[in-house]
Amino acid sequence: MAPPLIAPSLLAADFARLGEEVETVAAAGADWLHLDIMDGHFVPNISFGPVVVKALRKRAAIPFDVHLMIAPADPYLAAFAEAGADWISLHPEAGPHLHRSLQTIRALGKKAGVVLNPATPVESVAHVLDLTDLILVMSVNPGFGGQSFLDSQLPKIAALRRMIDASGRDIRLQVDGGVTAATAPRCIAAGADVLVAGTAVFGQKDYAAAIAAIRGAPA
Ligand SMILES: O=C(CO)[C@H](O)[C@H](O)COP(=O)(O)O
Ligand SMILES: [Fe+2]
Repeated sequence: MAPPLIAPSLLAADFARLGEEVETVAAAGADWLHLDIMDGHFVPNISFGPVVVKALRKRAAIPFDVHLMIAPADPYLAAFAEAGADWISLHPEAGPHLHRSLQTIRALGKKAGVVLNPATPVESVAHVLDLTDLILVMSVNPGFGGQSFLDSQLPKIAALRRMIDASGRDIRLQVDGGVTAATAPRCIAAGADVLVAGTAVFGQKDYAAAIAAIRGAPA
């Protein structure tokens, strides 16, 4: 089995030095950069918007993985695409027409993702797999970094792995929240192939060693 891709979450970076942080984590071996967009409405926290994504886009060549925690999301999809997002993921609860939102992301030429909150069932994505490039399982309640991994989400990851494999489609299975070198092996065993980690990368001194530890490879 190929090692998982690691997508460090910028939420845990030093916001006073964001450009430098992006360059450093890309050079340290990050496969993707995860960018958490929070509106203080869909989740009880505010982060940053497309202007910041666009400014950071120049600082690294790795794919930008934008996790939208905003509602409504539809009016902002084009802005994030234009800002340089490669992957755009949204929650089914962020709008009335998930199918249409995914169509919009694909029409913008971007990869489309569906994010499942801890209480959101796998059935929410079952009928839009043809428009889905990535399924993200939240292993914490969205809104904040540094929370503890919810083991209750492991059976969901395994169920989605079975669903994806049965579909025969090329869909990434990502996990976000409380992922560390200790919890990553359980995510990988359940079938995840992209791991988001904020605190476990940006909270460490040596980003390369932290990424390698989560990936399961020696630094
Ligand atoms: O979507 C998120 C929170 O809503 C973040 O991506 C997530 O919390 C990453 O932080 P950590 O690895 O520290 O848990
Ligand atoms: Fe996230």
